[in-house]
Amino acid sequence: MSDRKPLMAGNWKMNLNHLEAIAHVQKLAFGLADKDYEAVEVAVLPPFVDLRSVQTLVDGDKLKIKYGAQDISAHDSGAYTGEISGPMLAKLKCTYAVVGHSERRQYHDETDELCNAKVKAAFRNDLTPILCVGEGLDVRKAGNQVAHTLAQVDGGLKDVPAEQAETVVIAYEPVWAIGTGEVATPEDAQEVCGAIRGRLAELYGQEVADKVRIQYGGSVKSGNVAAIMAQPDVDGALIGGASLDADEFVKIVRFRDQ
Ligand SMILES: O=C(CO)COP(=O)(O)O
Repeated sequence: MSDRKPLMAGNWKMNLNHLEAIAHVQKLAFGLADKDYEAVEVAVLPPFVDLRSVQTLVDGDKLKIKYGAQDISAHDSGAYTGEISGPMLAKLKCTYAVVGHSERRQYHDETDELCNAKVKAAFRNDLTPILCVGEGLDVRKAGNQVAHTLAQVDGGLKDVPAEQAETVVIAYEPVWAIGTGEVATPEDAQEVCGAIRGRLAELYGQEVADKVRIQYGGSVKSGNVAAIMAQPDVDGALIGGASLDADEFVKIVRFRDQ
């Protein structure tokens, strides 16, 4: 058995302004306060413009909730209009930076090569990358989900040394299950998450592979999270839509109570 701490992370995507963010995090803090939830790590991934507000609240009230950004520039500074750098996120005491979310791969043409540069930018700035991988519907229909996803893992982690790789979070998010209500079965999730761990073992050895947290993402809700979390290689969830409802997100975090 592993001692990997489950990570439940809410990806707000392009929702909630900085005032709404404060109210939302306060609700989460209230919902998680009466019990010791140290056994589960909770994180929120708000839009960039909310991060300062979230930081102030988390710092001021000493909340155990962690936070991070939904993207990170591959560069640390310079003439890159509209980009947000690793040093800026580190200064805001972010823990995480999402890299290669399927929406960025799809709408912003992010390649594995760029994701690899972003993973390295995160590590360079003491941030933990949450590297998102996963296949689209065509690939799934052709039965190539494992090969496709492992190629993204290889590309995203190219030349990343073992001492960094063991701290990465990998989020397996089948694109056909994102925001569609279509959930991968627990067995579908385990098939690919298990294969990801197997590839990490090939690349870095079993000891490193056993430390890496692998999340599932795609239409996770309080009603399906427990079955997904029961899979041996699923160590958490990356939650989109359901993370915008504070009560629902709290229920997801408390999946062990169900
Ligand atoms: O993309 C996701 C999280 O990053 C999943 O989104 P949904 O939970 O809305 O399907």
